[in-house]
Amino acid sequence: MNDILQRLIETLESRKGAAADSSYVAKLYAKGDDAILKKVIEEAGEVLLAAKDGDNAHLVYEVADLWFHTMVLLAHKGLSSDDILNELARREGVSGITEKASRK
Ligand SMILES: N=c1c2ncn([C@@H]3O[C@H](COP(=O)(O)OP(=O)(O)OP(=O)(O)O)[C@@H](O)[C@H]3O)c2ncn1[C@@H]1O[C@H](COP(=O)(O)O)[C@@H](O)[C@H]1O
Repeated sequence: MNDILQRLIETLESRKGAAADSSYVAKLYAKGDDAILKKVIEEAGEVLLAAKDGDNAHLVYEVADLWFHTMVLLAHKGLSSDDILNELARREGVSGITEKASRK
């Protein structure tokens, strides 16, 4: 896996024992599922707006925010990007998935 993803996974794990007021991620963990999910939805909305304003640098910035918050959600649930990469790998060559996607 990409080094930055691996380092971020480790940082997200290390925040689990941290005091809520010591960092942004520790605060989100302390607030719980609903607060994390609210950030994911909020960032997804910002991705939508950025995709429509034609500024690709803005889009990259907002997708990074969305990606980061989904990683916080996964970590909070005891999962990580490894689980997503494994799922994507599993789909490679699975009959029906690409067929279904091409119908959209
Ligand atoms: N990659 C990120 C990252 N991307 C975005 N953000 C934060 O996500 C928030 C984005 O939400 P908004 O744009 O709505 O800004 P906001 O108004 O400050 O957010 P809210 O307080 O309203 O939730 C901002 O506070 C950003 O600082 C991040 N915060 C942390 N990281 C990584 O996580 C690591 C651990 O962070 P801490 O727990 O803060 O040490 C850091 O070293 C970074 O590598």
